[in-house]
Amino acid sequence: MVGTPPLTPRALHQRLQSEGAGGRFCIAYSGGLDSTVLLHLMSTLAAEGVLRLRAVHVHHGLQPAADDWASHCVRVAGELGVACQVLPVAVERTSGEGLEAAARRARYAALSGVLEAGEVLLTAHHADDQAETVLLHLLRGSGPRGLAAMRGRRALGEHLLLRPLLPWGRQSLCRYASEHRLSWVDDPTNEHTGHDRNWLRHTLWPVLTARWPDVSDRLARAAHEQAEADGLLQDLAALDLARQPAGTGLHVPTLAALSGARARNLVRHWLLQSGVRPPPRARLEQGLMDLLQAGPDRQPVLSWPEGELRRYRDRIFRLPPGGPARWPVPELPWDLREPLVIPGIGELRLVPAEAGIPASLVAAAGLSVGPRRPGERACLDTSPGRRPLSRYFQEAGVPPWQRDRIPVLRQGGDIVAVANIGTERRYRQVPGYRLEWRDTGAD
Ligand SMILES: Nc1ncnc2c1ncn2[C@@H]1O[C@H](COP(=O)(O)OP(=O)(O)OP(=O)(O)O)[C@@H](O)[C@H]1O
Repeated sequence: MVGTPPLTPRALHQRLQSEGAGGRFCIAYSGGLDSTVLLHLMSTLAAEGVLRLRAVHVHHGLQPAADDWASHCVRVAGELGVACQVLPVAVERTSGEGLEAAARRARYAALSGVLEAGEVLLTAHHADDQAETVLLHLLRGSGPRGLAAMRGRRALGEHLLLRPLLPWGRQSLCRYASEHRLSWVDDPTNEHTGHDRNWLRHTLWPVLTARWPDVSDRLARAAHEQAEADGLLQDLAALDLARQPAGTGLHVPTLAALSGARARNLVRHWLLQSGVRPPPRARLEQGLMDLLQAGPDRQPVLSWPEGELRRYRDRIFRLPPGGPARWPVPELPWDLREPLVIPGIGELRLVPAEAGIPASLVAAAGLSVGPRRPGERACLDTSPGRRPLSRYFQEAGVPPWQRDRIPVLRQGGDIVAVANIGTERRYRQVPGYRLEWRDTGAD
């Protein structure tokens, strides 16, 4: 790129320092040219004592040569004085997302799983990878977030991922590799022009560079502009989110008062915040309109492979794909002494209340929690008779999909209390305790 210094260990070190990275790094080392160059540069810095370094090679087991690549990586890293861990992963071939995407997902999950606290992961993406990504996203019809392409830094779970070679192009890396007589492995699938990225690299790229030799720079500038625009859109979404009235989910009237584009921007931001990839544009446009315009008697759902949005009354909730998980077993023993965590469902604890469960029940025998049972009735408020639990849920505004998840406390089969709703009259005492329930399957 214009103004980029020659590729040297010093220039790389400056770049890492400008990112504020600490002194411990782990290289995602495929054995290909790009990560071999990165490994060599970094090993020079490690040998000078400037930083600490190790490498990890992910063994996808997808190609006949995979074992040889792993041995090659361990040997080359060892010659450079760097320990290299080989991580075997099982790639899900039937996930429907395509083999390449499944391999990538497995790779990043494995890499983030082995990082130690404070260690920064480095990948060897460079300026030409970036330019290809911009073009691929453009041809996919992406908006500013996609066209911003790869960021120099991003979060990887609890850790940090840096791409320190982004300012340098493929030519610089090739020059470095030949000057230092590096050896690397070539993945034969990189030649398959059936893959969009390879077709772009081998067929379109020579045509583009013949006409515009600085095409990588131009596309990097475009990506930078898009990243800035995307940042502004996120600022706007954060402002709109802060204006939402308190409560779970999104408040429909406040959302509906925004323009369509601004409401979609807010929903996208809200989903990304919880790590969910938003639906494709057309799906979101139509689906959000349905959610906002539904009559009070309807409960529309917008579903896509990564999640679901459901409306109930004046709120929109986000749920995992296929809806929330079901209770793991019909009843769980619980003696009330410690908070109870039910994985994928929620967390239950006992908190002091004006009136409620008597202290004498804490640690009593025969207590258990489970979901409601068909036709169950109880007296959970001041009204005289026993009423169906569904009536209490309706009155409390509990969305239908949460009703089979709210824990019911029983002793020997009799209802003692229903979390977040109330305590059965026969058990109620002043003062007492109530059951506080936080559903972790939707918000
Ligand atoms: N098998 C592997 N083991 C460790 N690191 C790898 C492996 N494959 C790729 N990487 C890392 O990921 C970088 C990008 O590799 P590549 O371009 O093949 O992946 P991609 O899937 O196109 O990119 P991305 O992973 O960002 O989506 C490499 O430079 C290397 O740092």
